[in-house]
Amino acid sequence: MNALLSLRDVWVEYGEKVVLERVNLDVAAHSFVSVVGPSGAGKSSLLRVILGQERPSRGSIHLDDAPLAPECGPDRGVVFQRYSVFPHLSVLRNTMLGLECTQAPFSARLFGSARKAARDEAVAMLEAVGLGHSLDLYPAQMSGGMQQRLAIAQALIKRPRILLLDEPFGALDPGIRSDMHTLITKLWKDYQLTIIMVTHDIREAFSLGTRVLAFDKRRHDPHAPHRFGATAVYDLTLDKKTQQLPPDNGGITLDTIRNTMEDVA
Ligand SMILES: Nc1ncnc2c1ncn2[C@@H]1O[C@H](COP(=O)(O)OP(=O)(O)OP(=O)(O)O)[C@@H](O)[C@H]1O
Repeated sequence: MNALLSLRDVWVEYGEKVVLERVNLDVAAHSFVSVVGPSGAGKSSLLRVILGQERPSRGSIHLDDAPLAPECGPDRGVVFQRYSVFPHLSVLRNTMLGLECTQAPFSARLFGSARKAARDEAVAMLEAVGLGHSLDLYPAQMSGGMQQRLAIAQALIKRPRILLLDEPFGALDPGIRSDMHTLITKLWKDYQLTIIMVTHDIREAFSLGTRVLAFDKRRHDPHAPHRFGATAVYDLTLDKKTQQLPPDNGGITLDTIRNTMEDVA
């Protein structure tokens, strides 16, 4: 595989607590990787080290064959479940800010033709996420679904090489969630995105992803639960044409993951 992102023998440890161990992963460009696993399995920790918010305790991460820059840059975009947008800025200003920070890192202000170009680009991106008529609204005036559309626009305006989604639709009602699934699938295709999405919803993982990774511990020490970390225990590439969706499920346990992976494989 010609990997866009490669993790080699990555470990994440907090003091004596091992959260992730021996994670080896190659992510191809334009893939949509869903990451599932029980609560506490280290899914968000995985996203944090890819994002550059934290450094792995061991191992290496390469993006486009170059070691990952230690700080989070415009090559990686992220959308969290909540609170990604700036409440004191309008929809348009929230979106333009990404371009202003990249093009004018000290002042975060653009002037003249550069400002007009940034405004036009932000308007086009907001139209792409369905917020073309909401440019002057503030986040408090918007629904949760609209705020997540804005968070996606904010992340995509910087044209990231890789887009990380941490439970992005987890707080939304089912109808809105389904609209967001349609939107993210369209954006993924239109912008040729590479996406890694953490989700607790196994159906969402399978319906959106081209590949599903399940994280869990391979080994347990009942006397010292912190001693071993999680890694990718299942790694399934999906054939979108023949794909069967798993039934709706409640919370994710290793059994639901195992059964689903075995049924769908
Ligand atoms: N800064 C930290 N210091 C110590 N322990 C941490 C720190 N950050 C995370 N952890 C621990 O690492 C483990 C994995 O956390 P993480 O949030 O990555 O799991 P998760 O799979 O995303 O969980 P969830 O599905 O509940 O969101 C948890 O036990 C958590 O308490």
